[in-house]
Amino acid sequence: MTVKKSKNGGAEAQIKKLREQIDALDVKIQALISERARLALAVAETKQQEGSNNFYRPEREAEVLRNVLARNQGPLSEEAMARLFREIMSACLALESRLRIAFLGPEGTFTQEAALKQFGHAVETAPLAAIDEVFREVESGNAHFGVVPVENSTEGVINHTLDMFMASPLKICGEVALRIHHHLLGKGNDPQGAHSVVSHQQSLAQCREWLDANLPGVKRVPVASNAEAARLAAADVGTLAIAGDTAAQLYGLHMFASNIEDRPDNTTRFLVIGTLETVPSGNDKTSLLLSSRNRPGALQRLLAPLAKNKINMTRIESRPSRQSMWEYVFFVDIDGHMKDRKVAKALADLEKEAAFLKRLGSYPKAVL
Ligand SMILES: C=C(O[C@@H]1C=C(C(=O)O)C=C[C@H]1O)C(=O)O
Repeated sequence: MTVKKSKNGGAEAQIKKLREQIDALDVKIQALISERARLALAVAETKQQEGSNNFYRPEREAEVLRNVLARNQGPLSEEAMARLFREIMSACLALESRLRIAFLGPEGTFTQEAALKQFGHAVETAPLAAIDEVFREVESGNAHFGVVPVENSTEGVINHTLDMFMASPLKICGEVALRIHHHLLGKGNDPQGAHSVVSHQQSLAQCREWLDANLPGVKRVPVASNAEAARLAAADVGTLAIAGDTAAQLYGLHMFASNIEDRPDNTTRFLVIGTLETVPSGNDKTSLLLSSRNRPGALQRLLAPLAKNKINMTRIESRPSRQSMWEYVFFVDIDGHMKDRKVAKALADLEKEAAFLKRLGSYPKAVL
């Protein structure tokens, strides 16, 4: 008894000592964060004196995060460390100017998660019901930036987002990559007793094999979003939803099975849209919208300037132009920033070959 007591006393004393060290560090960390915030305010003043009201600088934020990751020695993970610095920057930026970010809602969607991953929590978020509404909100100046999904590693492109760029004057200012985990959610006790499983059609497709194996008799019903699916499941015990953590928490649903996506590396790419022309960060990509003249070998000729200037093309998608029946436009992503000499030269050459070339934006590659 005496031994145990002294042992406990020893552990408690040890914890007390460690906590004193933590308290002392917190004092220093807090003072340093305040000092950092004062410097950010000084940067804001200089920006204002220059006549600029672009307080948000995605290329600088990407640089800060890359430095954080390069320095990280553990024990915190890269994600955890980046998240902490993301929130510090978010709070510093909010001192300069509080951003309003429109995103494809409702609350609880992966797009909201992507918006918060990019901007942190010190922003005002505006959930909108459709991708074109997000574009309009930013075009009208009601929101500083918008976040929309563009590509999923399992199911491919989100065509609606690409099509919006044909007519919109907005630029791509950044990209966000988000690992997507889907869960089977509901209010009841037994998922086998459910009559239907609802989710966004992309999510149903991403969990097809799991559903075939585990819920073969349950009807699959596509709905507008995963968050909408969660809302429906919260209202009816016979309805199951496939959605992510945020939606599960928001609607207080029971998790019957977690990470049911067929591919463990399931990632969705989101774009940050706005009026800002992002300057080079040192590790950028450029998105283009191109259309070819309608003649044999047109695509090959169209892309030749990229090869000639040794530009790496990372993606190409074709979409009907909607202007004439058999004409196509191409969405092309290349490595580099349009201000880089090599890229600028390739774009000048491309301009001569293409019937139409629109520079959708150069922006930092997703950091994490
Ligand atoms: C402080 C600045 O303004 C903002 C805040 C940043 C930060 O807290 O590090 C970085 C970029 C900007 O979005 C800056 O431009 O350096």
